[in-house]
Amino acid sequence: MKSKQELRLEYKTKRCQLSLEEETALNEQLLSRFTKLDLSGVEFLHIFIPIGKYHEPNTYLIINYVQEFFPQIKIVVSRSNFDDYSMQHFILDEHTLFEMNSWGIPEPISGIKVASSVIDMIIVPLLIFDLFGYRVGYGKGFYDRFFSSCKVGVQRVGLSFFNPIDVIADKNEYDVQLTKAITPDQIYHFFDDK
Ligand SMILES: Nc1nc2c(c(=O)[nH]1)N(C=O)[C@@H](CNc1ccc(C(=O)N[C@@H](CCC(=O)O)C(=O)O)cc1)CN2
Ligand SMILES: Nc1ncnc2c1ncn2[C@@H]1O[C@H](COP(=O)(O)OP(=O)(O)OP(=O)(O)O)[C@@H](O)[C@H]1O
Repeated sequence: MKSKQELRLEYKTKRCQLSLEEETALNEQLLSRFTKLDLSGVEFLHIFIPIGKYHEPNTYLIINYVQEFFPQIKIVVSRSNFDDYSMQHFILDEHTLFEMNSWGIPEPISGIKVASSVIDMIIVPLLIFDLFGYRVGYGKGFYDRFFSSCKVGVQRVGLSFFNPIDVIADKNEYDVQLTKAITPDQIYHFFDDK
């Protein structure tokens, strides 16, 4: 069993080793899997803007798809506060302006704020996840804090280029399981998934 620390290093490296062709193909497969999700009942969809230098999944493909085929869904993006590891949420629309923060994350700098309690589905960044739906992120706990402020039943959908490992060795009391995870090969459904 590997620790979060070991897995972070391993999967950061694996992502950086993908060729451009491999990454492009994996991103297209992720989009194709995403289109199989049931989005009925989703009014507010939270999504992350990819950090280019870390080769995160290209969520712009998903954003474009949702904007085209589900124009009624409001897409929500966040600013991160690295002082208290909280996030502030904004509706993404044609007026949203982005600015690169000092961590290389493009973030909205203005717009309509929304409370985390209205969000129905969250597309979750991760480095790797396990067969129980636990995830390893960059290790600041942003998403675990965010999840704990959301409504019960919020869908937490991980996006991963890689298949899950069996089990993450060191979980903590704050870790919140994903309800689903999308990989290029399949969609995983976890414990409380409907
Ligand atoms: N696209 C995206 N946005 C996101 C996240 C994410 O994983 N992906 N986050 C998910 O939580 C939060 C930001 N979390 C982050 C945490 C640490 C670092 C970072 O650069 N950490 C290292 C340096 C990089 C390295 O380890 O090589 C550091 O602490 O120095 C960046 C983002 C909120 N927004
Ligand atoms: N709701 C919370 N309240 C207080 N501390 C928290 C909360 N959630 C997580 N933490 C703390 O944040 C730290 C990072 O957590 P963890 O290692 O699970 O990060 P991660 O899930 O890999 O990262 P991220 O969520 O940023 O992608 C841990 O020390 C954890 O105790």
